[in-house]
Amino acid sequence: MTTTDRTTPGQTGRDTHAEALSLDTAVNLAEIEVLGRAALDRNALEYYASGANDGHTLRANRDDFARLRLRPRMLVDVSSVDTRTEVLGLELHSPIGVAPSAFHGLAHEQAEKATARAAAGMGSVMTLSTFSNTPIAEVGEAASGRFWFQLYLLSDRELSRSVIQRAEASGARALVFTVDAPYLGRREPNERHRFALPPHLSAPNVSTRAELAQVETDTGSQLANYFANLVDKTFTWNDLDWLRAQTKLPIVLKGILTAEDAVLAAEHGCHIWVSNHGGRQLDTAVSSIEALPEVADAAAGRVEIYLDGGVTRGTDVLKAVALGAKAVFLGRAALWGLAAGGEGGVRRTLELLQNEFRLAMALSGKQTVGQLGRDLIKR
Ligand SMILES: Cc1cc2nc3c(=O)[nH]c(=O)nc-3n(C[C@H](O)[C@H](O)[C@H](O)COP(=O)(O)O)c2cc1C
Ligand SMILES: O=C(O)C(=O)c1ccccc1
Repeated sequence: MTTTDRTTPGQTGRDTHAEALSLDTAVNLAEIEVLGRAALDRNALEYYASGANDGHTLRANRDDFARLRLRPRMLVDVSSVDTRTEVLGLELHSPIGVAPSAFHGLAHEQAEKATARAAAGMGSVMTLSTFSNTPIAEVGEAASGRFWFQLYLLSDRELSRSVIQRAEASGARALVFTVDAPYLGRREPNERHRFALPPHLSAPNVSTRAELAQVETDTGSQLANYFANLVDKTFTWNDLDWLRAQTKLPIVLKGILTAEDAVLAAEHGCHIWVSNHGGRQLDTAVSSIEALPEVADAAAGRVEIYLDGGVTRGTDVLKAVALGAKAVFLGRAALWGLAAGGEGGVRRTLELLQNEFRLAMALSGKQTVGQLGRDLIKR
């Protein structure tokens, strides 16, 4: 099902009047998704769009946002609304960043550099995946300091160390350690059609093209095979001291979904990124927005909390911030923008969402992000 299927006929007018859709005329992220999908081949589209198994968590991320009801306040002077916030001391135009995703080269020739320029230009922040198609240093330059680095810990600790050092040297402001993927979830379309990275792309931060080619004799998704060969599955809470010793950067644990793990994260001095990996890992895991309140309670203000999963509307951003997130991050939405128009596509995506968020604040009677709290959400 595509997102347009959900759009009420007559709501956008485009179905009935057959207006040409373009980045300039797109009025929401769903329309950019249509453009982005159309620009991709089957291999890339299935990689971007798929969730694990039956896609229950993938859908729940969106549905649970839509289900929450707002309690707006009236007769507040909203002639000026300030959407700014800070993440780890970095000022953002609004609480919206870009989540890490592998292989931006599948979407656009300028790959991660286009995403980085867009995020920087919009006063946002980009999280660069370990599995980017562009070396860290080049993205760091394009991001003008507005980037975090996402780490997959590799079985090869020396290689992990060298990746962390390159991220630091390239100006990353945080290390986002992904903890929900000791193995990749089973995205069945990629198994069926044997997802493979096209020969012109590689993962220069962690391996050579020759290493990538070696997995191409295996069965099933080449990605899952490649990933299984590289990533450390033994790492536990006890090993976090090792990671801490490798870097001065703040550490964010990405993939936390429970109060229990939130307590552990805070005790280890790590910030928390609530995520189920866009429904791509453990299917039927709790949706991100449903997990957020218990995580926020458990962290009890000791560390910063972020969220990703299903964010496509300004009201989604509003709800996540009201329930305790300092910022939200866009996974697929940024990829659709990138596929639809490179840097300009990601810029347009961020601009539309920033504007929606500002309007949602105003219509809720909120002048500053600091005024967003749980009283905004119907219990
Ligand atoms: C195509 C794709 C690739 C991804 N690659 C990574 C990755 O390399 N590292 C990571 O931590 N998360 C990765 N993710 C997960 C995202 O960071 C994020 O958690 C998720 O996409 C958020 O959900 P959303 O797509 O609904 O916004 C990926 C997601 C997608 C869709
Ligand atoms: O596809 C993913 O979700 C993902 O996180 C990933 C990252 C690098 C290689 C393979 C998968």
